Amino acid sequence: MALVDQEHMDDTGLRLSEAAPGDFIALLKPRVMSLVVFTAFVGMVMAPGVPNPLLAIISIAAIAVGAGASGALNMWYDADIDAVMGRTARRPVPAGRVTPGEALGFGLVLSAFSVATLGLMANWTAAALLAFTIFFYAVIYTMWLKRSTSQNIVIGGAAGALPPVVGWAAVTGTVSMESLVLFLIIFLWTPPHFWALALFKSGDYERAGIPMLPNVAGHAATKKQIFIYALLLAASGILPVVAGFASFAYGAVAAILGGGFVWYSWQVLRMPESDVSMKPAKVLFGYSLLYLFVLFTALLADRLLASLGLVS
Ligand code: HEM
Ligand SMILES: CC(C)=CCC/C(C)=C/CC/C(C)=C/COP(=O)(O)OP(=O)(O)O
Repeated sequence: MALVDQEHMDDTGLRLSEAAPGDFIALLKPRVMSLVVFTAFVGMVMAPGVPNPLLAIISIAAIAVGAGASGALNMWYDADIDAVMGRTARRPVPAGRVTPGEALGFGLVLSAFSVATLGLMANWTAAALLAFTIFFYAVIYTMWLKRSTSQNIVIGGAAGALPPVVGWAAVTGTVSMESLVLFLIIFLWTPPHFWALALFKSGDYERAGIPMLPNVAGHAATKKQIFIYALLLAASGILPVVAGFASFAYGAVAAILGGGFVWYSWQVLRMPESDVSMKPAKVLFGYSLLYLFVLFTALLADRLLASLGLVS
């Protein structure tokens, strides 16, 4: 209905919408991508060497634009399923405020712009990694895995884990063991982050016919998987200390945060099938966001304190 009301034809007969600027901002998935960009920023700061501040700002802006562009491509392709899920039905494309062509064009132009900017201003290794990340999320995850396998999040999570690797490469031009440790942490974090949400939104995914783990393997199996990933994640949080690029003070913060993750995942595991409120799953989803933000902030603080000689 909205599609018919708000669209008109231009002189060439092309369909145009009357989208507000806010609709194009929404296509960038700004809330999700803010944490993604923060992890890329931490990757940059952790890298050896002091980048030129202007280059650092341009690089992080290019990564932010690339992340947003991948979100726009995801929303262009997913408009059909977003339309039938309560959580996503009011997004600009399914609600008819932005046409599919506009979303696709916006995503493609911003993708090309972000990759070219990073390549020209930082280096082409970082640009290639950014292009790969956009491709992995928009094509491999969105167009293929999401609709075809319940392991979609596990494999597709690689895209969300790459930003710190891109950030590190923007400074050094290389991929290192340290940046791969940051990759591993986010890679192991993604399944419990997403499955906690998928548990209390499984009705949405059922309606859309998307094979998310709770819909395919059931809630009990998903809760077990969440708990296993929580254990692996808690252990991986300590790896920066083991690998020698973070202090014991960071290690203590990571251990407490990891303990919290395991505790809240345990509450999800113990949640009875009859608990329709799904409160423990909602709490775990919220905690997952806090966990990643605080863990990466701890890495940042650790690097700052180390540069002042306050931790080693
Ligand atoms: C393939 C990997 C991932 C999947 C499938 C996934 C899925 C989701 C979904 C479905 C939501 C709810 C979105 C909404 O309705 O707004 C969400 C929220 C969120 N995700 Fe993820 N996520 C993934 C990776 C990541 C990564 C890597 C980060 C950051 C490093 C992240 C950060 C967030 C944040 C900050 C929110 C809360 C957004 C809000 O409050 O609106 N996600 N995620
Ligand atoms: C630098 C760069 C390109 C970063 C991209 C990082 C990335 C892959 C983030 C994943 C974010 C996300 C919301 C995934 C959910 O997709 P979904 O389609 O399952 O969720 P939806 O139903 O909310 O659309």
